[in-house]
Amino acid sequence: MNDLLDMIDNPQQLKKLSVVQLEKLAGEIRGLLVHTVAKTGGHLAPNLGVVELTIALHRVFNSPSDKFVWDVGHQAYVHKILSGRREYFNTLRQAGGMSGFPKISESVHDAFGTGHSSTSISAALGLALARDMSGGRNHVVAIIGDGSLTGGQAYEALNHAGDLGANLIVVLNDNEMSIAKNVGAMSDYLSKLRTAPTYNRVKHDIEFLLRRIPAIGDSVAKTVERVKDSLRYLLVPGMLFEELGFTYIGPIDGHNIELISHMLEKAKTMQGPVLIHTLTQKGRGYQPAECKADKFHGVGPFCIDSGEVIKNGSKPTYTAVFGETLIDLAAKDADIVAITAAMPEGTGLKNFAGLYPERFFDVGIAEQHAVTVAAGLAVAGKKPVVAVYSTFGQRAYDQILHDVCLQNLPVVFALDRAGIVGEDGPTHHGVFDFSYLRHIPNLVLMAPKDENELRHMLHTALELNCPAVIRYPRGSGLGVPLDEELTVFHPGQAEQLQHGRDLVFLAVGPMVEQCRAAAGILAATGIQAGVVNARFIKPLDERLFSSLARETGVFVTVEDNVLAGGFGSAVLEYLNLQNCHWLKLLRLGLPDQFIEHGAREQLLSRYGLDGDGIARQSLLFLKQCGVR
Ligand SMILES: Cc1ncc(C[n+]2csc(CCOP(=O)(O)OP(=O)(O)O)c2C)c(N)n1
Ligand SMILES: CC(=O)[C@@H](O)[C@H](O)COP(=O)(O)O
Ligand SMILES: [Mg+2]
Repeated sequence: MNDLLDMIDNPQQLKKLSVVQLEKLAGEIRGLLVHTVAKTGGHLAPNLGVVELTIALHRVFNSPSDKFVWDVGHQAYVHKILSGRREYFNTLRQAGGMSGFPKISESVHDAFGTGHSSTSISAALGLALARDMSGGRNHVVAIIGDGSLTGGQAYEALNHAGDLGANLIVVLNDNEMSIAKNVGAMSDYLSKLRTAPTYNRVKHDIEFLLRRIPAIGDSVAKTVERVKDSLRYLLVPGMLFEELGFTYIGPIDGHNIELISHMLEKAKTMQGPVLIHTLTQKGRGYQPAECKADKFHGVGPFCIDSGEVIKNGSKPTYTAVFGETLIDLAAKDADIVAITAAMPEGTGLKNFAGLYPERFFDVGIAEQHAVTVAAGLAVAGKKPVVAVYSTFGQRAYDQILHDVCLQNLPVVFALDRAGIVGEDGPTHHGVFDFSYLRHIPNLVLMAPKDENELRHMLHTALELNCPAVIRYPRGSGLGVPLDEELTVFHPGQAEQLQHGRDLVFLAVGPMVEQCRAAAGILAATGIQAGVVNARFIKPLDERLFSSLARETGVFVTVEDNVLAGGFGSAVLEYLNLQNCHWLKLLRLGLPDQFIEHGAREQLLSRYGLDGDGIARQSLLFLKQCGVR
């Protein structure tokens, strides 16, 4: 029974509650979070950690006129629950239901859409500048985690905001965790602040004492000034932020509603940018998530009593096969090094990191830096493998082009979570990678049809001595044997899996299996469809495609990428160059729109990219062409 929570239909109602009631409310919210995410899956630990912080924010500020910008946005469930969406919370991340991230189109209380990290301070600054230009008086608050503070854009924003002196509040939610343990020198700095004397009162006491040190002569005075500065850095918490132009408040207990409220009230009255450093515990209040905050960062459906994730199937994931293959290859080649941008577990590099700590680099949430570091390593003779999610690779487009490909450096990119990822939705689908990579000179671009082919492709990529990308989907492979000896594929060489008189499917990655299913369905109607596993998106198997074009005259390209600039476009461009005007070509893939969230199979079916959909559209095409 959620006595208090059931009464909160908008944030105003929360303001009537006493602190004791708000603490009870926090417990009720935690119950709702655990019971809902146990069914839907989602970002449990980050949200359990910000319950009190979110309550305090809604208590002190007036959303939607005051604006909250949640960095990444994976921790915005409590905000959603408190801002009129409690009743839909059970639809979290389901097709047609509530998004797992803030979305302007979902609620007026979502001031800015997020999903990718380290954007909140920039967006909040934009909102604050617009407010000032139009004479508004509302408050703007960015809420950013310590992990997200490892991303370069956050510093660009601090730099700009501090310089402008804009009225802006940044709440730093420091739980000492990114998805895994947070890394980097900034993380060390925050640790020092954690143990430093608290509050501004101490800061002011120290400043007062320093001012009383007398100045004696010019050079002595300079020395004294330097000593004062060193002392200040040593003793005053948050000096780095202060030097950037922010007033630093903290560190404070991020689970003490009264204290946070007090500090937020204080920040409201201050001029210029303010940073409030709160200390929170990721996963707080649900013991399995407190113990394994990384596992419960983003979790599938689980059993509440045991904390065990409900498994579906025992086939190995692409991620796991990638990680194991890299370990095997690294055992034979000491030049292989691996780089992750804060996702050692998600990209399958955790075991590699354990075995080869000196050959493993977690750069923090810094994809651009990851790529250029890899370029540097490659120039010096190492064989770097950069493992990132396809969607986060978008961040590093220029580094891939300018730092790696322009210099034709042998950097391997393992792009995980390519294609439709499912419940994370439009911010996370990896459906643009063919399009953002295919046009870059020197780059070889591959997609495996199954997890075994991923092994061969990783081996191939490391042998090619040029920039190479392998992109593969989220989740389980097909369960094929993995004991084949590794071979090096000839760049561009496709695999003809099945001959067909009436049409040929040219498919990439996981679409190969769907095309096989489609060919089976078509066979039942008397249509013979060939299936080609393209393997390479760049270069293409021009010889094979030319000869098949002459043989059958009908191609259907199938990809889990947007059609614009994708694999089908590459085939079309090639056929156009060859002047194959007689050829009938149907391109299947994702439309020119952002794909919503929902289960992967559901979305593939909705966009006609499962066996049934491919067969149906191919049949229609044959009819339209007058072939059937
Ligand atoms: C550009 C980008 N890279 C990687 C990610 C994946 N990611 C999501 S949350 C997260 C960790 C964020 O840590 P923090 O900001 O401290 O939030 P916490 O989960 O600890 O509350 C990462 C790496 C992302 N969303 N965006
Ligand atoms: C918020 C975020 O960007 C990550 O937590 C992401 O949701 C992880 O996705 P996977 O579950 O596919 O690893
Ligand atoms: Mg954190």
